[in-house]
Amino acid sequence: MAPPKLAAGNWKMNGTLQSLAELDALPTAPGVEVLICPPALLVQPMAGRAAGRIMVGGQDCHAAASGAHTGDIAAAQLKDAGASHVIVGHSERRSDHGETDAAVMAKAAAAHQAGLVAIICVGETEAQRDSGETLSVIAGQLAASVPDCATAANTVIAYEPVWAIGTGRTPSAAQIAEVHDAMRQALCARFADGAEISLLYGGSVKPANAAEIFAIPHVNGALVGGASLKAADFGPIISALSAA
Ligand SMILES: O=C[C@H](O)COP(=O)(O)O
Repeated sequence: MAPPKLAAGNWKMNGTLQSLAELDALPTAPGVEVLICPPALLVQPMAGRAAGRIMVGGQDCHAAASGAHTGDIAAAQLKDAGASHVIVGHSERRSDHGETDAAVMAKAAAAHQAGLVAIICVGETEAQRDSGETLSVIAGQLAASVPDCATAANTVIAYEPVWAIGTGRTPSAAQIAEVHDAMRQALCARFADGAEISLLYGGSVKPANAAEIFAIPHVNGALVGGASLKAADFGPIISALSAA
């Protein structure tokens, strides 16, 4: 079975209750799962408003099921609020909060335990790309961030080059293809259903470049930041994925 096509929006620390109006204007398209990961406070109202048309996810979860972790959110609480997915290991979490591969793996396992799909993010810095380390960095992050309990049903991998996030710069199609091909090979070598795990590209995906990116082998969708905030931008990206 081919991996599902997923158009995932990450609102990051943007949006208020008023922003939920964007959902009403957001089209869906045949063969594409649409997911938005808003700030945690908006998960429950968004899930109510999306009414099953659009899936809703968290942007992070704690590795523990519950307990004394002030300010954190458990995967089961996201699930309780109506989330189906949670992003873990986004580069902004890794850099802003010092999250290690081991921490990301524990969070992904917690997400699975709670019945959420974990979107596990990997990606090289510009310095790592410039020094030719991209493939080894990605291989290392996959090995150390993806738990053994991962399956195609509970895991999505997002390749997000750190230098492409929010910069308007994207890797060439050949560079994206090289990484996605390597990720697919690594997942197939480790997991029985590795060929069916959705692989997303993220980093400055826009309506103007979406079709080219979705034509790349083993790109099964996108994790979209800035362009997911407005239906006028995210809608054409969803359509491009449907047409790919
Ligand atoms: O999670 C989304 C990514 O960090 C991409 O963000 P961006 O589309 O604003 O570059």
